[in-house]
Amino acid sequence: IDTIYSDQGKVFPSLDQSYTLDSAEALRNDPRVQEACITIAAAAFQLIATVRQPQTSVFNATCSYYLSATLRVACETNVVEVLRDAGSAGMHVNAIGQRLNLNPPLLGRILRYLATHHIFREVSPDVFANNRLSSVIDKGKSVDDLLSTPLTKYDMTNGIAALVGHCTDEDYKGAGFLLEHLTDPDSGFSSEPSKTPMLRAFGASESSNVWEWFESPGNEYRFKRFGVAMDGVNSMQPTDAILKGFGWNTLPQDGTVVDVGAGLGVSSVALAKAFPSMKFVVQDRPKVVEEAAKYWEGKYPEAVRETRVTFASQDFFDPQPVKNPSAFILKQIVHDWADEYTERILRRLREAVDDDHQCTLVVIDSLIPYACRQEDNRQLIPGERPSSAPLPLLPNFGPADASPYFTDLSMWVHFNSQERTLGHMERLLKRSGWKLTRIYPGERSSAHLVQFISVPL
Ligand SMILES: C[S@@+](CC[C@H](N)C(=O)[O-])C[C@H]1O[C@@H](n2cnc3c(N)ncnc32)[C@H](O)[C@@H]1O
Repeated sequence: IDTIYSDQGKVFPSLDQSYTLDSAEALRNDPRVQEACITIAAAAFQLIATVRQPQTSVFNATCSYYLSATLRVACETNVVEVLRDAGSAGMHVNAIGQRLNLNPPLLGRILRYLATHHIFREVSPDVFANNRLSSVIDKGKSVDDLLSTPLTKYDMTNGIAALVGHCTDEDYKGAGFLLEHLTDPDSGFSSEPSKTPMLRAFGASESSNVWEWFESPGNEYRFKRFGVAMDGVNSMQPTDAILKGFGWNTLPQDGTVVDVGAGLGVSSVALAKAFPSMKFVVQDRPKVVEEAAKYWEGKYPEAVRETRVTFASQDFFDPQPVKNPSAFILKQIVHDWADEYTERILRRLREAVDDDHQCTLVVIDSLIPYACRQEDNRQLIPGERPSSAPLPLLPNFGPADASPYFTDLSMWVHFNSQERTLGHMERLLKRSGWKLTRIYPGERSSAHLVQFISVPL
């Protein structure tokens, strides 16, 4: 890392300074720097687990809920933005409390706990400043704006703070009910999206799924925040990530691609621009499709005018009306559904393809690696990358690379669904009439979204 940084005349960003997207930060995306950083972090985690008294490690893990709880306070009360105005000298907790109308001794304990975990800095006794980690949840608005519009404070923000707000609230509370969910035979063996730890936590057993609960009266603030948080998640992936993997140029250039459960159809916009003769069908629920049409009107009006893109309200559990397209895209859909439901979605697509027609199914989702090494003589799926973590590290880099596992548990908490291992995905596709032919693992920086390519069995 030092060599790469000094070759470019840059200094690696300091933990004490606020996060800024400058050229030193951008250099962290160099694959060599990324690989070194993740290896160092994995080694540090493994060393801690090795050298620390086991009781201490387990008790630290046990109490890690206090990190979520204190981060929630810091994010929701706008402490980060008050400290942004204070600069690197920081601010006494009495002054922070006065600005936010909060009890200073209580707030001080929260900030000290976070500073002990390298989120904020205690500059001198009871004086706190932002650092590289805390500044990531800066909403980018003035404190006056945030205090005067509490219900819409996340609107027009980059989504990271909204994501922290959502995860440390709905997701966190749902996570507290994993055991009850698992050991209750009514939910522990169920595939139903109505039986989720989160709905249990909020006493919302009458809701048929989490979406319905979000839209119910009283949840307006959470619903809005969730929308911004999802934008934040999407913005972590480059919009043209879809182009980096499957060879779309191998499809007939005048063929049709159906984006199933497309949302706004962000991936299809990138494809439509790159392949100007292909046609696209954007399918989703009625209200979403209306939004998608407006989105395309802004992003790529020519495609709408030339009817290269059409919008269809289509339930993916119903028979698929577009027969024999060149490709189907299912991006971040199957992780929302338990196996039984996912099979139904996949079968509907298979039923729309004749046996002798060449159609490619591109499923895009996270991939769950095992936490152990697998046999070296195993037949790999083409494109599958064996772990690059050097021994004696865990092959999946342990907590240094845990985001697929967070998403997996979060899918359980929200939807009673999951992210999947490669073998699981392959079996699921096979049971639904598809053969997994290869995968394209995402780059580390694209939060591990993987393209799973299949053809009719
Ligand atoms: C996580 S989003 C993914 C959106 C898009 N594929 C993307 O990656 O940006 C899941 C999408 O599934 C849609 N959806 C949920 N249930 C559906 C159903 N029964 N039929 C069609 N779409 C559905 C939602 O409206 C939402 O747009």
